[in-house]
Amino acid sequence: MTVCEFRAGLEGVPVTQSSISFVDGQKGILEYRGIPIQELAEKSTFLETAYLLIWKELPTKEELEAFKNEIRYHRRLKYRIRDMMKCFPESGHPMDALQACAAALGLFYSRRALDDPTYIREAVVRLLAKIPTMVAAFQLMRKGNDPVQPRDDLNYAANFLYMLNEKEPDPLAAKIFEVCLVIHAEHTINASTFSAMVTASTLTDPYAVIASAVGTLAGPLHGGASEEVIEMLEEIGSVENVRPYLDDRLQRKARIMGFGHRVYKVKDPRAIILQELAEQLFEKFGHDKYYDIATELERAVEEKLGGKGIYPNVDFYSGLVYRKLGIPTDLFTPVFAISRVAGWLAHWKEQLNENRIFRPTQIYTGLHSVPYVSIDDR
Ligand SMILES: CC(=O)SCCNC(=O)CCNC(=O)[C@H](O)C(C)(C)COP(=O)(O)OP(=O)(O)OC[C@H]1O[C@@H](n2cnc3c(N)ncnc32)[C@H](O)[C@@H]1OP(=O)(O)O
Ligand SMILES: O=C([O-])CC(=O)C(=O)O
Repeated sequence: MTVCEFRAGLEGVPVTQSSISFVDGQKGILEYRGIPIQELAEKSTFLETAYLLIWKELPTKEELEAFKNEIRYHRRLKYRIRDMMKCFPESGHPMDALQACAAALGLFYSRRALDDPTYIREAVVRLLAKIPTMVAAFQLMRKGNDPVQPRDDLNYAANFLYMLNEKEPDPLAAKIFEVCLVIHAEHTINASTFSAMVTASTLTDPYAVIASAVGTLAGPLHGGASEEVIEMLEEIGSVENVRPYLDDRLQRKARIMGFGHRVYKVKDPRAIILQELAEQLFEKFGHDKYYDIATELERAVEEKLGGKGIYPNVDFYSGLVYRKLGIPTDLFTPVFAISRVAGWLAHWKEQLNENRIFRPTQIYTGLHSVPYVSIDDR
């Protein structure tokens, strides 16, 4: 066995072979199953993209219809899950609520029949169908309202906005949200996907796999950055304050949220799409002054850090889009999770095909043969 050098954060270390997605971080290319992200953003829908990621090929009309029907049928939550959510503190973060609810699904459906394609399909359908309902239900319940039941006549994206905002969304808003779901669905071996794969490799149930990935996505260095970006733009407050703010942060060696990426050394192709979506929304629903702060910040960061390959990542413009869609700041990461479930499930399924438990090694830096000192002598 070859002994490899230690690489902090596993930078550049391949941990699997995968055909799900591809990123070229120098050229700013992202493909799902070989299809460029721009093409999927323009032509596909979230459920079609999820099908592509999980079952390797674009579905036929009949396959897509059957898949959509199954999802529609499973959107409702069990009343016991709703009752459990009622006990959550309203001040708790919705990602924690989502993680708990995703794990709780395992109480109802766990059989671990991982070699049974029917079990796999049912788990995929349940998770894709129920996670948006959980996010919307928690949002309404923490406001003291009853959750809104899903509507069968609305598609996946429109139905989520309807359940969240308690009114049918404008068609442009629904279309833009659909594109957001498509472009957030998958991104090679990011931290939450790796977490899903490690959990999957123990052959536990898919609800534990997704719960583990949700917990990982929540962190501010990963999906949680989108929430911090909006807080940062609010803190900056004006275009004039962008450069003094940036200089101060850089002097303190603090991170600029929504910038930088382990793989991309150019602007993230999804940030380019999200910026266009934000502009479309502003044209129809009115401008957001924080967008001007964001574009000025992008210019200033590029001047100071572009040479190090630090550009906007996917989390930089997403919050500005979500705000216009009526999504509160602390739901940005749960909304990311709604979409990323597709990628996590694709990796779960791929992992099961050639499974070997993840069990890396370490370089021990501690002591040896240390005598035990009794408590009275310490
Ligand atoms: C969906 C997603 O997960 S997208 C990423 C969302 N996360 C964020 O936006 C948080 C801000 N960004 C970051 O913290 C990082 O860029 C990460 C976590 C995304 C990637 O981290 P890594 O690949 O480990 O990069 P690393 O931390 O080694 O940084 C490399 C260099 O770039 C600098 N750098 C990286 N990101 C930033 C940033 N956002 N602001 C300022 N400097 C940065 C580092 O200080 C470091 O500089 P140095 O070499 O002079 O010490
Ligand atoms: O790939 C990464 O490390 C983070 C990211 O952009 C994503 O998960 O979408």
